[in-house]
Amino acid sequence: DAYGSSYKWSPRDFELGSSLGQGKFGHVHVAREKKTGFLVAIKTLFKSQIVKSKCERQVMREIEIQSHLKHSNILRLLTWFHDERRIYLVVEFAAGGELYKHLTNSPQGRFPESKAARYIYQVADAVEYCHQHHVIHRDIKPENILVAFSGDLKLADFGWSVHAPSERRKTMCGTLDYLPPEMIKREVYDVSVDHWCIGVLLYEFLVGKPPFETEGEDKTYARILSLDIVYPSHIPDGAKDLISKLLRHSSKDRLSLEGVKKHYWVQQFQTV
Ligand SMILES: Nc1ncnc(NCCc2cnc(NC(=O)Nc3cccc(C(F)(F)F)c3)s2)c1Br
Repeated sequence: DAYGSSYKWSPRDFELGSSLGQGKFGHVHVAREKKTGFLVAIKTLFKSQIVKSKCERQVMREIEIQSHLKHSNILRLLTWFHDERRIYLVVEFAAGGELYKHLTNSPQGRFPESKAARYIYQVADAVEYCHQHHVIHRDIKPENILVAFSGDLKLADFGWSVHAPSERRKTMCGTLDYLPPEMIKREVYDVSVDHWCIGVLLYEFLVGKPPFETEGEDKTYARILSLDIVYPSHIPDGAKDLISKLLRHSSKDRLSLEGVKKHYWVQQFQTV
């Protein structure tokens, strides 16, 4: 059929809609595929910007990685194409937008237990799937998670993912709050960096801010390296137990993703 893998997609196949966000490397628009009316999101990356930041290999790795990941909680890369100045990533449109906006707009700026438990189950399931495909996401945080029309989460932005194990240097752009100790100390690391991030993410879901947040980079580093966590009194014991099993210095002591999904605090909120 016309949409077989040999079809050459181009910007002319799409009607561009409103902007969904602005990034350092380009912007994202919702777009409608002309023949089917299908809504997608198109991330435009400027080649000049990519080349300047020496990220060409990263883009190619993202396309290679994300085009093979097929999971209901991972934002699908549907196709990609380029012209002389830009690379276009065509991804599924997540009509609920960015998860961190849902978090900041929630009453008290945090999710109720039931929502946090359902969300962390979906993130653990998506990340377990990545690990089974030897992919470390490395950048799990609310900013990189989208919400589908259905309310299900979609893990996105594999711009920083790598094949496991790896010690590729990661420029410290963006928040440090999610960095695990082994990445701060620039040691070789493995898939369990994602386990750490899931612990930070669950804390942020329930508290409204990440556990080690402080002004100043080195203070944040110090709190991460000393595992200086304060649990507000409203955090349920089950959630504290789960977070404490993920935020472990030694990566081999962190709870498995299977263990996260089966944890009693998570299980009690899983509806059918
Ligand atoms: N409602 C929505 N529905 C669907 N999508 C939305 N936003 C796009 C989410 C993304 C999916 N994939 C992405 N990938 C990259 O950004 N890659 C990226 C970025 C910088 C540098 C690099 C690299 F050059 F370093 F590789 C690679 S962003 C929204 Br809002």
